[in-house]
Amino acid sequence: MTEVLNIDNLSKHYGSILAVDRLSLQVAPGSIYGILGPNGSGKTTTLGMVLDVVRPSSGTYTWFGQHTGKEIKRRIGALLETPNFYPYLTARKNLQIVADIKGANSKSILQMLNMVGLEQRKHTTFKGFSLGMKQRLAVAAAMLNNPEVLVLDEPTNGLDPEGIAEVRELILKIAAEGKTIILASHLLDEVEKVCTHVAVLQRGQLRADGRVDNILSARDQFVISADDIPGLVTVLQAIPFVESFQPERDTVHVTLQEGYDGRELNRAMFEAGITLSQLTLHRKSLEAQFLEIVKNRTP
Ligand SMILES: Nc1ncnc2c1ncn2[C@@H]1O[C@H](COP(=O)(O)OP(=O)(O)OP(=O)(O)O)[C@@H](O)[C@H]1O
Repeated sequence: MTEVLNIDNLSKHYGSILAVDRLSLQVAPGSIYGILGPNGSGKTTTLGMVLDVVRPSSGTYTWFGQHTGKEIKRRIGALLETPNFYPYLTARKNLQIVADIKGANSKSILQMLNMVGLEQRKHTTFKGFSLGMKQRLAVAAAMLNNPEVLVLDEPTNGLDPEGIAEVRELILKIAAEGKTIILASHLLDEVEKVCTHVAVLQRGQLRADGRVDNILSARDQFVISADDIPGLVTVLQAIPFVESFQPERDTVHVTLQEGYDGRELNRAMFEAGITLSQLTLHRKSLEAQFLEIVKNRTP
């Protein structure tokens, strides 16, 4: 299956600043791919390069297995910044102008207004819209050509909680129609709620990538305890699927390798002659896991 986007060793220097550093990643069709990183980590620059508005210093990328060209661009809808619509024109008229520029079919205007939930507000002027509605109109504009992939940069920035929820719902709805979505975000929570896949960027470098559930949620900690803590620690050192552990006062925090769970830990302890007096699953906050990814891979 051809990837929607394949980025190969892409770098961008702005003078002495290395904004993106040998980035490689692949976006599979139908995924909602989050590019997650703190401010300044190179997300916007990466999107700018693959959308052909920022020139890469080195490296390459392909869309649908091909180098970019007019035909390829038609298959991509993008929203890099809040677009400027005409404040005194209605939603419908604003979309008509975009459709004319893009050469999109006028019929798709009403379809897109419907998709973003603004069909009842098509005669409202843009200035009368809430920020969330403005953002949804922008998504409608990006989708006018019925692209196969939609690229969004921080799509919920500046929105109130209701607007955030509406835009996230809209992203899921568009993905459910079979579109691929690529979105940059500095919000861990957003990526976890919306995305199927994630690439974590820090200072322009890829720190981790893969399915969101593998990258952000799999590494839970177990808190265990027994009467004989030194004995417990000795056994932990010998269990091959224990990735790491941290003795606290009366407990030990244990991280297991992927694919292992508490039952296996309990069984291994029992077989080694240790009876656990406590075994609890301690779900790490996503934030803690994100910080760990970023911390552990810092050169
Ligand atoms: N046009 C530019 N000229 C010089 N430096 C730039 C330019 N654009 C970005 N940078 C620098 O490149 C680095 C990456 O910026 P970029 O905007 O890509 O990151 P980001 O992750 O999208 O952050 P943010 O969410 O704050 O936009 C930063 O150090 C930034 O200051």
